[in-house]
Amino acid sequence: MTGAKQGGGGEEPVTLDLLKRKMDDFAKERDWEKFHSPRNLLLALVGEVGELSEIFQWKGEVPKGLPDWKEEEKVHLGEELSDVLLYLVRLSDVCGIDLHEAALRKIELNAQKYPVKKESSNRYKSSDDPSAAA
Ligand SMILES: Nc1ccn([C@H]2C[C@H](O)[C@@H](COP(=O)(O)OP(=O)(O)OP(=O)(O)O)O2)c(=O)n1
Repeated sequence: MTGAKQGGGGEEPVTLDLLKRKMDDFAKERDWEKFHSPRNLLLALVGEVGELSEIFQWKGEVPKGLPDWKEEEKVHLGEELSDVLLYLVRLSDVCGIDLHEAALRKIELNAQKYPVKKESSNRYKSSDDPSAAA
């Protein structure tokens, strides 16, 4: 999310803050701020998650890197992933949540909740849970 990649042909690195500002500009330029309420954005986000899910629907499990997918399918996947990300960034913004700070804090909390050391009290053990394998 941060670092080397550049956004939209400009010089600025792609960051959550850049996406936030671009979404804000997008809404302002169209006078769409009135539509970008928390509830509307949440519903739009869920809708885009549905569109993302449709891409994988009925395919069964697919290998990482999607080696057998056509280029156009990967482009479509990138578009739907982006819609989810953009609505998430916008929703966080209109809710006054600093997503950068919140996400880093959550990663820290996750690490505390699931220490690297083996835990016999892991509540989420299942055959799909890598922490159950150890
Ligand atoms: N009121 C709106 C409408 C759209 N968008 C932006 C955010 C998303 O990135 C994208 C969503 O556009 P569409 O609703 O047209 O959805 P798709 O691009 O998925 O098109 P379709 O549903 O036709 O596949 O546009 C937005 O910010 N606010």
